[in-house]
Amino acid sequence: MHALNLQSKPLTLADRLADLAVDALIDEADLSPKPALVDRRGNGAHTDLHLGLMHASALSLWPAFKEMAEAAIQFGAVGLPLREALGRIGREGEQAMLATTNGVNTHRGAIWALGLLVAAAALENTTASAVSLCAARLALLDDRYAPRPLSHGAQVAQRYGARGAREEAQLGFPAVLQRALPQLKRSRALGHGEQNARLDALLAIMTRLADTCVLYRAGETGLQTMQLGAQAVLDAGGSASLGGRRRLHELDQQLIALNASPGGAADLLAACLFIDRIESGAF
Ligand SMILES: CC(C)(COP(=O)(O)OP(=O)(O)OC[C@H]1O[C@@H](n2cnc3c(N)ncnc32)[C@H](O[C@H]2O[C@H](COP(=O)(O)OP(=O)(O)OP(=O)(O)O)[C@@H](O)[C@H]2O)[C@@H]1O)[C@@H](O)C(=O)NCCC(=O)NCCS
Ligand SMILES: Nc1ncnc2[nH]cnc12
Repeated sequence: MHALNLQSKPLTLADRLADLAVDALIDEADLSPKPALVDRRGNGAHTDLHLGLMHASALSLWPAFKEMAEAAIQFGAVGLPLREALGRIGREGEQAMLATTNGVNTHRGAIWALGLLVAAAALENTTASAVSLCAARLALLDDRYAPRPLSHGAQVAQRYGARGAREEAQLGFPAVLQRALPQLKRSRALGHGEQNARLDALLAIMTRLADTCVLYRAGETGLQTMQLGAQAVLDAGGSASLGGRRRLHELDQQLIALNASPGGAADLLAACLFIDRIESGAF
């Protein structure tokens, strides 16, 4: 069942893509146990976030995702007019999110990643590679109206050289295409169950991602702990195995102790779930 649409009139493509994006965010938030992230068990490394807020934030973004899909359909091709329309809608979506969460940043990175992917999918792309390539072409265009704040990501880029969310999109979401989706499919094929397969996909992202949220909060020690710890869970058999679960619990404790929240990895898991559903035709 979809998050918002209860009306009986036929859904447009933009409605369905917005539903899928919001569903992906809610599925990501609900997935448990995620290391140091907000989930059904608690708030992970966060003091200002909780599951209800993540759900409310996801729902507040539905109109922005729908408008992004409509803009893509209207412009009909990748180009600066569409890129700048997406930037404007994304910034307005961010304001709606902040109004809902009382100023807490819940889904900034997700608006970026899913916004680009929704627009790419609306341009009649149905395979994972076509959607991600199209999203990358959009991300490579420079939005002349984008403000250049000294964001956490920008500060981390200065300090460590990590280019974070922008580069991930410009490269066509390698964390999703090369790691999360293949792991999701592998774990499903092994019969590990959907929740474990999604956890394994998140861990696969965490093994390599330069998550600027982790770098900002916990520096290179935090990032190394995240990457090595995620690899150790997968090496021990993944989330469906007893050894993997033990290592997952250890990783959760270690990241919380370091105040390291892999918020960027969480956004990319939502991106993975979105692309997976587009590819399966289940919308
Ligand atoms: C291009 C933008 C994404 C801006 O990027 P930039 O790096 O400059 O900005 P940040 O504000 O730091 O946001 C980037 C968010 O992206 C997520 N992320 C981090 N690393 C990666 C990565 N390697 N790959 C992909 N995604 C990544 C992450 O989002 C999650 O963490 C958020 C919490 O982060 P933060 O605010 O730092 O929170 P805390 O540490 O908790 O802060 P305190 O409250 O404790 O102080 C959470 O929201 C998750 O979503 C990064 O935060 C883009 O935003 C942009 O340009 N937007 C303009 C509008 C636009 O063009 N839109 C296009 C529409 S399609
Ligand atoms: N589940 C989650 N916990 C904390 N930050 C996040 N950003 C996106 N999803 C998140």
